[in-house]
Amino acid sequence: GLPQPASDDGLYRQLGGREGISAIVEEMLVRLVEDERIAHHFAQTDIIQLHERLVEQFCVEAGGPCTYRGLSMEDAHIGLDLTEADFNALVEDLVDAMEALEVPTRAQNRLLRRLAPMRPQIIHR
Ligand code: HEM
Repeated sequence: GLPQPASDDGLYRQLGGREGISAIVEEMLVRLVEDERIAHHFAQTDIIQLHERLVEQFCVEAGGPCTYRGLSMEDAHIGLDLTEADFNALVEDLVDAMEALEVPTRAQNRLLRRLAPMRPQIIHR
């Protein structure tokens, strides 16, 4: 499909564009697969493909010129029975990743604010 239009690509630029987002997702996944609280959920997951999907998704959420090719958040997490604690652990790994890459706090908060509303679509599924 065509890239979804970027109404406001300010956040996309603050995150360093596609390259910056790719680095953020990679740093997050490195932490995630080592995170004893939640690593077990990803034991069967193709991490390379998950990286691709997350980059597309964060890019779209940040207003970048990307297309998300993955499942809906409901369908992606169905049967995993994720809890609020699981969700918070992933967010913590994402924040640690952004801190490590020195993403400005304002940009971190803007991205988190875009992801937070997905929580009810992800937990207890
Ligand atoms: C804001 C929070 C989250 C976002 C934005 C998110 C996003 C995504 C995306 C984009 C995918 C790929 C869907 C596809 O393959 O089409 C995915 C898959 C997955 N997510 Fe999440 N997710 C979140 C929270 C979580 C949490 C808290 C866990 C577990 C601790 C989790 C576990 C998984 C697993 C295991 C898969 C891969 C399933 C498979 O192997 O195909 N997610 N998620």
